[in-house]
Amino acid sequence: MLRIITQLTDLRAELRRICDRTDSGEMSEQQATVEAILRRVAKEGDRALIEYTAQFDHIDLTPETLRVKGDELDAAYQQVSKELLDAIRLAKQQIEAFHRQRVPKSWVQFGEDGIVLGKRYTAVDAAGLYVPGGRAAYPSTVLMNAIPAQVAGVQRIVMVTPPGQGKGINPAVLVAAQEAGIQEIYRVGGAQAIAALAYGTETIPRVDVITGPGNLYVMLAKKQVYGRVGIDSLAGPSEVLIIADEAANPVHIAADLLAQAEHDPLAAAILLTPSLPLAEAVVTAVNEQLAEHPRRVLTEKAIAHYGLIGIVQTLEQAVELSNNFAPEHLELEVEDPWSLVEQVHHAGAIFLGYSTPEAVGDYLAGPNHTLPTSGAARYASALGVETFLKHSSIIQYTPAALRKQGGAVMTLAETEGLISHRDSVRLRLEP
Ligand SMILES: NC(=O)c1ccc[n+]([C@@H]2O[C@H](COP(=O)([O-])OP(=O)(O)OC[C@H]3O[C@@H](n4cnc5c(N)ncnc54)[C@H](O)[C@@H]3O)[C@@H](O)[C@H]2O)c1
Ligand SMILES: N[C@H](CO)Cc1c[nH]c[nH+]1
Ligand SMILES: [Zn+2]
Repeated sequence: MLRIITQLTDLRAELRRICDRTDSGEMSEQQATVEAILRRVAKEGDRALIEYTAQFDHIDLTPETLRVKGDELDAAYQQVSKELLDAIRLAKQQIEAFHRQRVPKSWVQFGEDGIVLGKRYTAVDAAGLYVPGGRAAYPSTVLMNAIPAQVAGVQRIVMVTPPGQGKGINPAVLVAAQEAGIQEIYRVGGAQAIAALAYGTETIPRVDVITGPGNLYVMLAKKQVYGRVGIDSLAGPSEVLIIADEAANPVHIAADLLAQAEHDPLAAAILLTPSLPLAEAVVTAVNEQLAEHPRRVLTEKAIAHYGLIGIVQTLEQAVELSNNFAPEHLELEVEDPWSLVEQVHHAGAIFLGYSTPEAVGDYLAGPNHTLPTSGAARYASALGVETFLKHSSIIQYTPAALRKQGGAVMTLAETEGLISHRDSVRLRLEP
């Protein structure tokens, strides 16, 4: 049941508990499971992958069946409707157009005395894309991962996704992969897939960066392998925080709350509003929509544990609470959303106005749907082309420039007691 909280202190405490839900002592068991999975895959490679897939996904694999073969990829096209293929192609086109805008470009600048400074951007050699597939199939996530990697110019792009319980990988996922130019696909999910990408196995060569969202196990695994590989962000169980005024439509708000809750029992769905009548109408609408929901049990769990409606004094107070939460998705369901945007400091994506359901961002508006969760939006951003790029600084000094600035370098080097640093300048300045 969706609770209404009217006391500000209670509301702050509940928001903190929900924000920290994947990072609290309660998750120490899952943390230990993930550590053990990572250790075993690093040591035993394919054998561990196969055993974990049997244990968690109930599918028997062999080293030969880990990789999806060409005939399975071809067959996938026969299993999707034209309508779905058209939707995938529209999404691809719009996501690509968005991600091609403002791609970081290498640059140099020429300063005094002939000094040249700049940045040279290069792509990682190999990227591993995680596409979730436990409770739902995510062709949209294939596009959201693969397109920025392609735009960045990554040479080797690998996709991993759970094997699908009984029915195989969803054909829409395989079609989306081919539409995005991905051919190297392995049927393995969860923490074991992240381990394979980070450490490499006999069948799956390691990568340099791992991207993509996933459940708690995937998120904890990405956190633990960070350093050995790069990651995009901690994009875990989904969340939405909606700020709504009294004119917002309670039926639409209920649907948007449930649209996050249906992803995972750990998903968060929060409404902040100054209007008690709206809050009560949303509770009624949530109950009505839940009664018809095919994933009712899972969705109810999320709503009961990580759902709430907070009654606030003003919309500005709602924004302040939202900034503390740093939600993955923030919806501004208010008359004049642009008047609030300036005050928003932390959110993965911001959806403005009554006719912008978060689902348009999930599928095809263009911006990436892989977004930081559990407060990570305080310091992290959406997956993007830059996730697959790094830059090298460019520095060139002329003899004249070294003569002019060398003294200061030597002074700093001596202060640090680093005599060879000093001499590397001094020896160049000697006649
Ligand atoms: N933040 C984002 O950008 C974003 C985007 C899309 C989806 N998501 C999230 O992705 C997640 C998708 O989750 P999912 O479960 O459907 O698919 P998933 O692929 O993330 O996880 C499924 C895998 O989890 C592993 N697993 C399941 N139970 C386990 C256990 N008890 N012990 C060890 N491993 C276990 C299994 O190996 C399974 O293959 C949801 O939380 C959703 O909210 C987030
Ligand atoms: N809402 C998810 C991000 O938290 C993305 C998604 C994909 N498909 C449906 N939804
Ligand atoms: Zn969604």
